[in-house]
Amino acid sequence: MRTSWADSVTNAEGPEAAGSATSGTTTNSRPTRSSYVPPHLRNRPPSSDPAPAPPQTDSTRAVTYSGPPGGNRWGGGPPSSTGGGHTGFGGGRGGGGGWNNRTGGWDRGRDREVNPFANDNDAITADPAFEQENTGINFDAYENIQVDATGDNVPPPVNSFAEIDLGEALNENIRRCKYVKPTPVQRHTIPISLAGRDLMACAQTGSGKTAAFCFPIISGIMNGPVAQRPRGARTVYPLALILSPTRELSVQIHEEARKFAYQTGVRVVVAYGGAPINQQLRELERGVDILVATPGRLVDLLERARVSLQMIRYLALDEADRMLDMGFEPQIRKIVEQMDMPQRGLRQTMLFSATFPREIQRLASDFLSNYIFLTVGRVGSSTDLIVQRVEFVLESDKRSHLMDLLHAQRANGAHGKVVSFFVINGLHPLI
Ligand SMILES: Nc1ncnc2c1ncn2[C@@H]1O[C@H](COP(=O)(O)OP(=O)(O)OP(=O)(O)O)[C@@H](O)[C@H]1O
Repeated sequence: MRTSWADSVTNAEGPEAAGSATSGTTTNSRPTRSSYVPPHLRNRPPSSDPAPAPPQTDSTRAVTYSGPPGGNRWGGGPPSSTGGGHTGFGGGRGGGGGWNNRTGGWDRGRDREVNPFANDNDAITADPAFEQENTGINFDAYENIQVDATGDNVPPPVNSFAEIDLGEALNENIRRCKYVKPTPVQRHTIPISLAGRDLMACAQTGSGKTAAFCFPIISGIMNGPVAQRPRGARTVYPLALILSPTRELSVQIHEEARKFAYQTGVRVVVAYGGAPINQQLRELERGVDILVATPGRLVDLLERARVSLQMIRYLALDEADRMLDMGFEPQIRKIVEQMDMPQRGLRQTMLFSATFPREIQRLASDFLSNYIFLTVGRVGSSTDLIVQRVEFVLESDKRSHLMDLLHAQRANGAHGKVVSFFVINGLHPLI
């Protein structure tokens, strides 16, 4: 069983917008259509909703790609903390997959964003174990973890979220998530990604990878150029793709990413196999900026021409070694190399894996361009913060045994989130 403990950090140092970590060269160019609604104006509560087609001002200017070096390759510098200078994607105004149109995006009149933090608040008040702050990460133990970064011109790590200006909306969501300081993988990954660099990162599960790749993606989408998405019947054109091996992990990433993207106007959609496709198609038709997907289901969507990858700017592969173990290499190669995704170098790619066997090394050299190699902790190990124990119990005793373990843990003073996977005679998970 894997367990982890709530983080013990208590001194909140509220993250605030401060100095910029990137300095992308930007060129102003105004979007040509008046229906564009910048991400920071989408999704406002009804009382403060502006007119659907705000006039273009300098604060809603588009930023065109000027390429690395010197910041994110999509050219967007970080937004100012006041919200001024926000740019964003209003793409898809004609075809599916965009905002503010009949089939795609959030029609701000009828489709308001559900607050992804609503249940968190219930959980916090209902369960004293969650009173401290998020999360399953024990920062004290993480403080001294060895991190190595190799490659050309590696951007220096940051020690706090305040050192990176991710923009007011994202900072607010970091506060809502109760993240006080970045984990080691976040400290290194976020500046590397904001600088527009490709990344191969070896980091264990539970190290905070999700935020590490989501923050730069969301920030990049908010600050990058306006996406001129093609008009296409029912095809949607996401700007970022996050591939993950399983339905469970995809759902988990989607839930986290929705929190990080809350009220930024960046829309996150998930698609995974083993579930009916129709609901997922409907979600896609309402607009998608970031698509979280399992490889098999994504190939299906691509073959049906319901998703096009031609506008992809960010590609993240999470738990790449596990995807290969599960036999997904052909699908992954098809998605990345044989469909319409921009070539490496024209997109930004982040590859995460707990281990670094030869197959992953091959993927890295095929998918990444002039990348930075990051190792967090001992490659291939599980994190020292996770206790692994195998217990053999009778099928009929599963539930009571689990309850005993949980009570014993609580009696020992260990409060925190516990995820238990019970598997007996095949796949019969209890939780
Ligand atoms: N900086 C942070 N401060 C506090 N909590 C954090 C921070 N970053 C992540 N967390 C929390 O730590 C937990 C583990 O993070 P996360 O799921 O991102 O790890 P992961 O490495 O992606 O794991 P997995 O491989 O299972 O996806 C989550 O509950 C997440 O909300």
